[in-house]
Amino acid sequence: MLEYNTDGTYLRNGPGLWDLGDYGFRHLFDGYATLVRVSFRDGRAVGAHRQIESEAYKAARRHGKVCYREFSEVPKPDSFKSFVGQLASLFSGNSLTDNSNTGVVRLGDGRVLCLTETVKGSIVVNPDTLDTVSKFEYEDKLGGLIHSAHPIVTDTEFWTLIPDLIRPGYVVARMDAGSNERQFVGRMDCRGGPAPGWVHSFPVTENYVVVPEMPLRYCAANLLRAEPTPLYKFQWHLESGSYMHVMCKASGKIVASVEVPPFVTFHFINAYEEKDEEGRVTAIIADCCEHNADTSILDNLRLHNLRAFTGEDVLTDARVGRFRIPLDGSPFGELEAALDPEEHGRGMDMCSINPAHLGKEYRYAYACGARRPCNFPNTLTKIDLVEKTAKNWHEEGAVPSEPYFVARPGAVEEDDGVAISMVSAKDGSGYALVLDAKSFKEIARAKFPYGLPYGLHCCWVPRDK
Ligand SMILES: CC1=C(/C=C/C(C)=C\C=C\C(C)=C\C=C\C=C(C)\C=C\C=O)C(C)(C)CCC1
Ligand SMILES: [Fe+2]
Repeated sequence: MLEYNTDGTYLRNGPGLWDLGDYGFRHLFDGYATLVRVSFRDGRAVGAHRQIESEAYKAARRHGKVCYREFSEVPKPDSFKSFVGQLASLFSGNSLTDNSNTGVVRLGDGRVLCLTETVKGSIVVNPDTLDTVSKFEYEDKLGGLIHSAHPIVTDTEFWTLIPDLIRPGYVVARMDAGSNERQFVGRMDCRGGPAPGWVHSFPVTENYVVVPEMPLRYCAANLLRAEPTPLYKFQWHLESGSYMHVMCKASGKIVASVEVPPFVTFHFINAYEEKDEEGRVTAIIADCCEHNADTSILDNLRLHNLRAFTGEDVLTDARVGRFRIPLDGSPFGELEAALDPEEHGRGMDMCSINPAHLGKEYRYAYACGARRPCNFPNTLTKIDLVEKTAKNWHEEGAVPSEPYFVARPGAVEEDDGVAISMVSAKDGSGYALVLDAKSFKEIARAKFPYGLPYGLHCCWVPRDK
């Protein structure tokens, strides 16, 4: 039973269907979006799940084959004519998927949006019924085929990055809560490479947007290819350099652009403004789940590798990568591990924080870590960035998904609340797990009647909203 009186709905989105008939997909990120809901009310939990009815999913169901270009799976042209048609449709973006299988966010006006990395893959869902409601139509002229799958969402606004694949750079845009119109804030030109670096996510502070430019860069040619390359839609351009840019939210002006050591990250954890004794902002600190600049994490996440654990420790190392971006005009920034990666078993991804600390100095982060040997993150971990220690939860043979922090109503302390995760147990069953965010000990679990697929990202819809 939940003594936390934190009534509300936990939603988790993720790729959940990886086969069409006897055709099996290749990569974790290809799966058709499965939205899972666990509603907590008066100490009880009720679960539900549904597929998101994207055009890509409906077409796949109708034709029994992949009809849109997913992360690694692409339609197989059955004739030269259909190949030419696909080529033409790619330039318009029509053949890219709208399979919104990655994020789920609750906008400031209460609408719930499922997202992927294509702009067209923004889909409004009903958090109670899990119905697919409609496409989220952006009512502006900013365009863009691709955007960050993790917009920054608060009660009042929404920030996103739109990579420009034609003139390598990024557009920073914002939207008011209740609006569908993205507003241009500023543009950041890339400093290296033939294309923008992959921006699956990015961090903000109270006054700044941080735009990461990693050497894992989009590759338009790979977007066109019929067969995936080892780095899918991307190419590794170590020689092009790695950069962190900082834009002022209010003016859209670039206030810093520094070169940093090479990095590979999907998920930024948080960022904040470092201040001196007089309260002047001297630097931006930005934390991310950093994979030691090793792109083989993408290979780790191929379904064959995930389903064939041999007992060998194959999960590549990851850390809390902490950038320090000086605002004094220095040309270089720093990147170091924020704590000893052994504290969390050198596994680090799928993170959350207390949203009240978004963009502000913070102490705790919740993520998936590792107890080795393993081929995928198999623990939940609470990181203390002040003590530089971690508390870990583990169950033999279990695979937990992102631990999502929910504050206790009226909480003052940063870690006063719970962390909710969905766990696939060793015997194939599944359950929702509720950990006390302070002690990181189990409070409750709600067993599902059957196992559910792994999923990616979550959001919380309070009951009274
Ligand atoms: C990347 C592009 C596309 C698709 C992106 C999709 C569908 C999802 C990306 C999800 C990511 C980056 C998830 C990361 C998870 C990390 C884990 C589980 C780490 C574990 C190990 O530590 C499109 C939509 C095909 C468009 C082109 C670009
Ligand atoms: Fe993500």
